[in-house]
Amino acid sequence: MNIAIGTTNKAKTEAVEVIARKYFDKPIFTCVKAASQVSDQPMTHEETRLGAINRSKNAIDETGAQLSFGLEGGVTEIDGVMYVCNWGALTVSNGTTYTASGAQIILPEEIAQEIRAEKELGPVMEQYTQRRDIRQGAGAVGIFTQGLVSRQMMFEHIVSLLIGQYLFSLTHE
Ligand SMILES: O=P(O)(O)OP(=O)(O)OP(=O)(O)OC[C@H]1O[C@@H](n2cnc3c(O)ncnc32)[C@H](O)[C@@H]1O
Ligand SMILES: [Mg+2]
Repeated sequence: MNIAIGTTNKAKTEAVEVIARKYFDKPIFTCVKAASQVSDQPMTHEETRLGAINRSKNAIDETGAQLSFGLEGGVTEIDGVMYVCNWGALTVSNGTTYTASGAQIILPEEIAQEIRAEKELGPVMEQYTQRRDIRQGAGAVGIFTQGLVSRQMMFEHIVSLLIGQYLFSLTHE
């Protein structure tokens, strides 16, 4: 099974590979920097979800794979409180696209103010933690849960939700 992943971010590619290996026979993964066609810092659920969908569609177009995954992180606000949010999309070569959202967690106000000032969460997290490449490791979710839930773990859950929908469709068409 040829599987495309619309990113080279390790937290995302590892999440897809760990979960997909459980459900597909000898999967072959191709990672491509698929365009999200949304801003580098998605600011709503709608924008984050669209970024995931676009990545999955662009990745399958670029690779000709049988399945492709798009995973996108963003932020959203409720009553003036900012959350990091996460969305995933799985596109099948027949054109069907499944979507699912993942964990959301509150961002400290000092982080939120930086994002409202149009900075990207990735670099803001590096500044806040004085650690490099948080985005490919613990992630904001990992930092603010004291390591209990890493960004990869969070994306593994989304990938399971996507593959589950695909497997359900195979038995209920
Ligand atoms: O290479 P890609 O796939 O683009 O990976 P990315 O880390 O840039 O991730 P996204 O584009 O999906 O996320 C949009 C922005 O939000 C940041 N972001 C989202 N969730 C994050 C998290 O948990 N920790 C750190 N940065 C995060 C990310 O670094 C980007 O600056
Ligand atoms: Mg990005």
